[in-house]
Amino acid sequence: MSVTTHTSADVSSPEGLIRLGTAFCDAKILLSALELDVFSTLAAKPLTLAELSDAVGLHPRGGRDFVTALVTLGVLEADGDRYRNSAAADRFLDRGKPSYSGGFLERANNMLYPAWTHLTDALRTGEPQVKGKDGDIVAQMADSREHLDQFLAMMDSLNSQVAPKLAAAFDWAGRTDFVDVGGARGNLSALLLAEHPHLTARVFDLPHVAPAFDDHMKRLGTQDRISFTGGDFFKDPMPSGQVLVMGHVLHNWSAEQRLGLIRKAYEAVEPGGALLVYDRMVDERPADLVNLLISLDMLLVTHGGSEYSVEECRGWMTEAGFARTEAKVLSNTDSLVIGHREG
Ligand SMILES: C[S@@+](CC[C@H](N)C(=O)[O-])C[C@H]1O[C@@H](n2cnc3c(N)ncnc32)[C@H](O)[C@@H]1O
Repeated sequence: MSVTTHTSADVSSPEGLIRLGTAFCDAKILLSALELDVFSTLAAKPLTLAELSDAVGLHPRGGRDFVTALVTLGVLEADGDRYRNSAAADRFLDRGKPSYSGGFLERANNMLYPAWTHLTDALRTGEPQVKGKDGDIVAQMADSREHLDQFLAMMDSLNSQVAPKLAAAFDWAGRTDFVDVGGARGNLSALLLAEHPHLTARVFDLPHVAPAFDDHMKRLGTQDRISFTGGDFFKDPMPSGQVLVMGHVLHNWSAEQRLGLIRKAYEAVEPGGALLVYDRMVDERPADLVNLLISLDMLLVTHGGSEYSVEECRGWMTEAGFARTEAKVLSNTDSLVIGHREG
């Protein structure tokens, strides 16, 4: 596999190499700003350094450097002696807005950042580096409503970007329904229905996700059009439908488990129907590095999960019985593989 270099760092000089090797400082400045609620605070109104420090609790020792670094990184802007969010930070990093996309970054701060400090150990051993329950995403989600909501918000920040592409990449016109396997609180399903109002949807996920699904559907006003079936896709049959969607699910599991899930999905897809799998597949697009990093996230935080290639996914579908497969690029990060079942 050839991999495109995809970094803005100049790696041809000692300075460039040092810059690349300390890029974690940039990341941590952004993650701390989110943790300190800098963006939600400045969304209300621009503030001076003293006002902002007061509002979010910055010690004078680091405050000026921190805020100036946020300006240099392009997420804050200075206007006289006041600071305000950049347009993108205001739209995507203010918790008060429906367009908030910081869920994944919150998780990066709480779980991934500490796990990445043990990358060398993971590379030597192949073992995840978050211990006990912390390394078990499903157990963590079942742990408390707060954890569940945090995970669901993180997933929604990613699936919201996929949904419009998925709505356009498949011929939904000739279908009446779909099942979203591992569909969480139904966010992607609701966005697909907004684009294709003739469809009905059913979300299949673990039973403890049901209350969060109900609340989210009420919030979106889609409670009459999307139903929820609780179950375990390793133990229970999947609900059948014309189309099954499985997104950001397979990368959590080993290759053997993925094939098992695709076989199960094949049984649930009605004849003439299709299975749609989207994930951050690793292939030769320029954004490959992003997906390779996510694949290493999987090494660090799951038991056996990793990103996989489009060709591997097509192979599993063929092995499971799908008569024809096709692949599409959804975005810089996500690919779609479609398995068509014979009519
Ligand atoms: C990474 S999330 C993906 C959510 C959503 N499809 C998306 O694209 O954002 C994986 C989902 O699979 C669900 N899941 C995990 N194990 C499951 C199981 N054994 N049976 C059913 N659902 C499961 C989780 O609860 C979670 O909602």
